[in-house]
Amino acid sequence: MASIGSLSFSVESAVTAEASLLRSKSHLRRSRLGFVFREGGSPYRGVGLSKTRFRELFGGELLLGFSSNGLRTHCRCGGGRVLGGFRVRGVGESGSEGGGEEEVVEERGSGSDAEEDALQATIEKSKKVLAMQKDLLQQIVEGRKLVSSIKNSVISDEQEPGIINRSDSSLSNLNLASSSRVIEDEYGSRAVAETRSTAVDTSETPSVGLSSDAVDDVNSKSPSLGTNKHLVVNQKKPEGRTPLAKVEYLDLPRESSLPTDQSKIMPPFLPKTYESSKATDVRPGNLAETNLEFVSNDANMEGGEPAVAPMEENESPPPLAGANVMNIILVAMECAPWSKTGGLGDVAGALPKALARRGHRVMVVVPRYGNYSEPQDIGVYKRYKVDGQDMEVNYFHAYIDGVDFVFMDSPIFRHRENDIYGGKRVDILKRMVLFCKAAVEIPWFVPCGGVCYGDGNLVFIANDWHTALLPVYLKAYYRDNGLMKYTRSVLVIHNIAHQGRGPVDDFSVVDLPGHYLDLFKLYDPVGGEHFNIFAAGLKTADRVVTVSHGYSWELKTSEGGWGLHGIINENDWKLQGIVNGIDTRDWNPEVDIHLKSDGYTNYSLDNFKTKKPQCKEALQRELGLPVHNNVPMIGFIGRLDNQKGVDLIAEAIPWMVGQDVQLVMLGTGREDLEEMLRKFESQHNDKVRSWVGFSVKMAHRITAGVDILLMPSRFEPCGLNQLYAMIYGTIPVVHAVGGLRDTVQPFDPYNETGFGWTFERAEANRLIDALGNCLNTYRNYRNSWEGLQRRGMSQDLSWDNAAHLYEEVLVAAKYQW
Ligand SMILES: Nc1ncnc2c1ncn2[C@@H]1O[C@H](COP(=O)(O)OP(=O)(O)O[C@H]2O[C@H](CO)[C@@H](O)[C@H](O)[C@H]2O)[C@@H](O)[C@H]1O
Repeated sequence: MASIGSLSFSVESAVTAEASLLRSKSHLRRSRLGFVFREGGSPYRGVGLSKTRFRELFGGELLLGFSSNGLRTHCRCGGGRVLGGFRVRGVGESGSEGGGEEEVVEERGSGSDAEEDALQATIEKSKKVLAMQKDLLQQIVEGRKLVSSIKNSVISDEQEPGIINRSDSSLSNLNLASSSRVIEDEYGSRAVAETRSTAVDTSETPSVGLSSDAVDDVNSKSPSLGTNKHLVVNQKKPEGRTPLAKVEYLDLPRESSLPTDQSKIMPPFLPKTYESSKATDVRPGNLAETNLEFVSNDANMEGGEPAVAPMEENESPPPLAGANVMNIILVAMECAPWSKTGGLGDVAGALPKALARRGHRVMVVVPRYGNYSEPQDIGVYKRYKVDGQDMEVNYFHAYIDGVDFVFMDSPIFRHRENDIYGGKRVDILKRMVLFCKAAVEIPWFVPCGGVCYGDGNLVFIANDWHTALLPVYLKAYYRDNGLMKYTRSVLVIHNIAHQGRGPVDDFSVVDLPGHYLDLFKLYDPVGGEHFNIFAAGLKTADRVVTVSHGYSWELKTSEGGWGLHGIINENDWKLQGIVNGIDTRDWNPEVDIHLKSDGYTNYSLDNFKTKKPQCKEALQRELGLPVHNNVPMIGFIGRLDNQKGVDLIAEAIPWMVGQDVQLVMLGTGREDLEEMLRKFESQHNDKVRSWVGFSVKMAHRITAGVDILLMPSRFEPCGLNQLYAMIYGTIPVVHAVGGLRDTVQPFDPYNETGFGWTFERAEANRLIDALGNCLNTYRNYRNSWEGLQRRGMSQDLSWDNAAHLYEEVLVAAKYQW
């Protein structure tokens, strides 16, 4: 059973009723709702009720109404599913609740007398509470009538407008206050922005949520294995912030109850359930499964309707994801704008936002390499053993654009922002082990907006070999032990060339039961028998995505699979290619912040003919190149390694410098290639500029300023720079491989279609041919050139399409057994 959300609300000052929405895990076969009530701090745990039972107990419509002094707090299940002034989406669809109508769906320890008593007591108390609510509702309705009659009489007296104000202030017993008062306290401006008004009697502020003892300044330390005592994580009070939720983990299993070989590797806790006594996160898309959301009650207030009246008319449209809303945790070793070495950082920064826009509750977990300004310490501390060494992590959180960004802090991550994947092999491995071990537990330990994600309806998205251990840990530590049975993992391949290879002895570092070794062992002619983390992740993940269709095909070939093609072919059924999108706020010439100074300018489809040349001029000036608008400017941006085909550019340079062109290259990576770039600049100083280093600003400016972008990659899983180029009216010339083939449709001069030039083989003369044709069009066919630009700029390359496709994969994983 998973508690997938909870909501605390006050009925009157003495009684706190907490309704926790529980849902059967058997989503496919049945889906029912249950409630847990808590009074005065003694919870009646785990009572699950079917619709029928609910109806019997609470009235015909499964209507559970609470109201105190005008605070609209009521539950209604089925149909519109309104819960306590919150709308509940995606739960208890009348269709999905079908199946049998057993009275008790899931009841922890069901059948015991004590629990039966507790159930009865709960029911009795609930009835009392309901009666009180009814009374209060009646009072409110009468109060409203009185108020509106006063108001009417005042408004009719137009000579005394001031009375209207007096009359308004006379509403003090029923005035408008924020139904998210508590949230406002906890989240400051963020929550205030999301607050909507509802009728609350401010003379008696409801006591919602945590008591102050929940903010004890106590570090949450890992309970030792074997305890079955309650673990209470009282979060450290972060400075200057109102503390977040108190989270309880109940009934930890004893070590001895686990299979011997697995108990050794069990994580330091195994939560059976959790409660958050302050379920106050009301952000849209939050709590994917319960999806609680504040609803404006104004209309009902004005209309003098009873507080428990249905609120359908006020509901905002359902999430794009519809009934598929999920809790999603994306884990990656880099995430723009905080950390980025390449395209993975861009994806981790943008895909989650697109998923959140579809209504999912989305978290990104990434190491905290530096002292970032937005994320706040949430005071959760945990310890993990990595290769026999105790390592502590704690978490920072920022809620941005609908996404919970969670930063894992630990000494081994600190100050690595310029060397994320650097260091000795075993040290790198330890970082990945710590990150994945801790990340898989985050849904239990890290409350975002006061509520942990839990394991209900949860899917992890791991990225590349660095996080490929996460699906393995999820299986070994949890699913093999009957825990997190319904949590799924999807592994995304951004680049198969990096696999986390090492000697078989490395297995001892990853802390898994012996029989897991086979998952990691791989033999290939290059590495011989070795330890391969990507291999284990690919086998273990429920689904595998790669970042283009072309690459998903290439991965299955011996040339493209880099030794993993066998495993990929075996797991073909779970592999899907989804072309990356781009962050259209970050990469958009209309608003690009890097084009706002130094002579650069923003531009759009409407004015690019005059404004883009202005960017070109600014770039030429900034780089100290001769300012000639008619000289075609060619750019290259990328990691300097074998993948990106820099050597092909090197071979083509003698031809290029014989043309009337300018070439600017931005990159960092292999030292020999960096040196080569420097050499080109010094040899052809009037035509070539080499910017060796990592500069996001220059990447944007080059993309806007140049006419042509070269991408001669030997392989390219997706490639983002060609997408950015097209949106900036810059024409790509690319090797037709992987995602480049998928995204750059070759120019057809007869039909005036296509976006750029492609060449079929990674050879310098092919590159020269394609570039020659491109330059010819630039010089002699200006209308065709403009058409290419317009078509490129007009594309919808946003993440929204890709997010939709990811969602299909996540749903497929969810329903996979
Ligand atoms: N020196 C520099 N200064 C500033 N910015 C620089 C830079 N060098 C590169 N960048 C930026 O890093 C990103 C590179 O993205 P890519 O998709 O081209 O390549 P990468 O190979 O890293 O990603 C892998 O993952 C991505 C995401 O899935 C796939 O698209 C890709 O094919 C795969 O190889 C772009 O945003 C680019 O502007």
